[in-house]
Amino acid sequence: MELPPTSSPRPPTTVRRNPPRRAKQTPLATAPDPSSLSSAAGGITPFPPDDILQPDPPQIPPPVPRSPAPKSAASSENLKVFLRIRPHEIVPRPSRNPCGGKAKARGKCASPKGGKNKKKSSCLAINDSHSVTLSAQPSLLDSKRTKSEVYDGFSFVFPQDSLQQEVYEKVMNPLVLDFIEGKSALLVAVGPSGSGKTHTMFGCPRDPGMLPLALRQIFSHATGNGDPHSSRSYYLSMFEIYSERGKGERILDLSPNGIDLSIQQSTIKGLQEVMVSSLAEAESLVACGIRSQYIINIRAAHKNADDEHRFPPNNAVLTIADLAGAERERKTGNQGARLLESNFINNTSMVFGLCLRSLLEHQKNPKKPLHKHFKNSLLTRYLKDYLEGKKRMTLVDVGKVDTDINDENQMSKEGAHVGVQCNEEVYVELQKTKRNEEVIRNFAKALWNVLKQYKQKLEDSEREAGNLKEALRKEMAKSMKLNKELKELRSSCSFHRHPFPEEIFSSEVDAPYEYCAAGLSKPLSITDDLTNCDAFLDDNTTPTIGGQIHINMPAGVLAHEDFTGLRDFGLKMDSSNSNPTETANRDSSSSISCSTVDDRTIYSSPKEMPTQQQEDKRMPTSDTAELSISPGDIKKLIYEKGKGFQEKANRTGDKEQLKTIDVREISYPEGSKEMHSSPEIHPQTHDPIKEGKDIFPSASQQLQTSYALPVRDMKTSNKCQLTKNLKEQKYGSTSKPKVAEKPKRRLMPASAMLLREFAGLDMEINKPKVFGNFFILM
Ligand SMILES: Nc1ncnc2c1ncn2[C@@H]1O[C@H](COP(=O)(O)OP(=O)(O)OP(=O)(O)O)[C@@H](O)[C@H]1O
Repeated sequence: MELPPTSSPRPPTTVRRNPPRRAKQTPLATAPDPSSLSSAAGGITPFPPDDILQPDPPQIPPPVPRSPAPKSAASSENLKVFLRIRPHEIVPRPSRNPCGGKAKARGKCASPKGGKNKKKSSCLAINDSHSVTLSAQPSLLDSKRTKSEVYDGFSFVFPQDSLQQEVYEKVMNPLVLDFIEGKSALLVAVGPSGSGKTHTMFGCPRDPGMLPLALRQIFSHATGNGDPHSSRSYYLSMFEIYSERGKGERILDLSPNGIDLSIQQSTIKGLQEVMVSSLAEAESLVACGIRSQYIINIRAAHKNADDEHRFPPNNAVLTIADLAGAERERKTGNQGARLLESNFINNTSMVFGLCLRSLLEHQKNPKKPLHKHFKNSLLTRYLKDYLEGKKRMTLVDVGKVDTDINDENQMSKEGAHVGVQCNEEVYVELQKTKRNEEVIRNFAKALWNVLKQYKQKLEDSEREAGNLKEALRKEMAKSMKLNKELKELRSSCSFHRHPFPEEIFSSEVDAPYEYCAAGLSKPLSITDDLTNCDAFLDDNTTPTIGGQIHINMPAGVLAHEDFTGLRDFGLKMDSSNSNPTETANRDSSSSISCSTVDDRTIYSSPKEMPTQQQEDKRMPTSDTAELSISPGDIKKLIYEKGKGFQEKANRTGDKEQLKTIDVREISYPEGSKEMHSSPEIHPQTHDPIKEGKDIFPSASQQLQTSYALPVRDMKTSNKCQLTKNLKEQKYGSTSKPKVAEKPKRRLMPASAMLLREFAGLDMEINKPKVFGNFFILM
């Protein structure tokens, strides 16, 4: 694996302890009931138990077959696997095997020992430079347990007679060149015990292996004058990973005076780096530190800080690892501590082999994720960057082709195998673990999806609640504003005797009719007098003939300066009856406020409703009346006591003089007693005007009287019948008056009567009704 030179300082050596093997609680024990989840919230996707519980078991690649890599891509592979086949028989041949049979390095496990009498023969045949065939011995061909297998995809296969230099040229030299150029690289030797790993990696003085040859090449570059490499320093560190009595992994610093290293948060602390300035120093240091399963790091750095600017940064590390070989217990006969160590080595080799297999598959198909084998071994964690392809890695797979013809298993399990010897129990256990991981992963995905949907739903609900709150707040503000306006209107309205809209509605009075009939949208107030009266008298308003509005004004209104504007429109005010004292005397209670619409009286509140006696005493005390008879051509008749009615010119500015109407025959009651004692009037048969009788009957008389009035003026001559039964509708009881039907408009009786007198029309006039100081008819 080749990486560009890094400018960052050398990263700390990071390792990771084996994860605790305590059994975890199965996800099913803590998982919520899927049905309850799905039913609890609509629209939430139900839990997919099938997907969770029946995942496809992760297929851990079987330990034996190797997936071949395409030959064409071999040169571009970051991870390369070479196979070197150990000679069938080690014979001291000075020319080909300078080392001869070497003594085993200390600390290494015992290599299998074949029986002296056992006949050995090669069972590994090289097909080409990238594949080999492992076959059974002829004596074992009949056995069902043996079969021939082809292993393909090697970067290169070195035959038995290959020399160290040949191996170096193809395997190590490219890595050293990369290292010199600033790229990190790793060379690992794996294989069964006795397969020649140490021989390949370290060699002997007469036939040096990869490490000494690499050191020579590195320091030969460092001595060149003017070469940027000569300005570098090299630091060498070594450590061994081992297991003491099978109790976990430990790390021993192999440098002089090295000690056991501590691992803090997955980081090796205290690993010494020895600066080596020459090949001799480096070889001496390495020779002292050789152990089983050792790892050597060679780091390059610039000698001077200035060189960091002159030359490319160089913090490359070349790592050379010689791993202990897997062993077969039955062959070694190990026991006790040796057996535990052997198991540790086998386990490490197995995990490391699985990691390599994952990397190879990932390299072949990058979309395929890497298996998580790396966490299972300190060694694999240390080599994680290389194993994951972040750095260049070359694997020397040393094959042991010596086959004991009496041991058929050895043929199938060892030899050209990648050094991974996976015993079946561990393999099955690994399969279970992988499946559990898959179940947990699927459960977590499903739970995550459900939680996401719940979260989305919660956010939607919160948003909706927020909108509702906002709408409620606006409505409340609007309501408060309307209430405030209402209060202001109440406080400013001079016509307080008029019922306010809500009072009208509450008393089932058709208030809009009342105001619209007058062309008004609301009760008149002092400040609105002129405006509203404009609307009232505006020709465009076209009020309906016969509609009427009674405006009860307090005494102060008449004194209001704006009120003088009303006079311009021909309104006549009766100042004589605007005296509140007189009103109070007449009504016995000045607090009674009322206004009339047509022939009905609306009280502002039930408690203010007068008693029948009070009602009877309410006298039309005004000696001034005004009548508007035509909406299009508003004419007003003004009645003044003693002068009779006059027709006033319309407001368009007609200078026509008022025409005096002789109403001397009208007898106007002067007091309540006269009103009380006045005879009943039957409008259909009596003509009070002609008879000189009271044209203002008492309220009791009004209640029993029906009126039929022509409601059009002389132009239209239309008539409008208005029949009332006020007693039933209004005064049938002392309770709050109710208006059962929309009031119909008609002219006031007195005015109509006068109209008939004035226009000569047949008009039955029965009921003048004046309950205020002032009123306007239209
Ligand atoms: N290619 C080879 N040519 C000549 N001799 C070899 C070769 N490979 C290995 N040997 C010899 O085989 C013996 C065992 O080799 P080696 O110690 O290197 O095996 P190993 O894989 O390192 O074993 P272990 O894992 O137990 O350390 C040594 O004496 C070594 O000299």
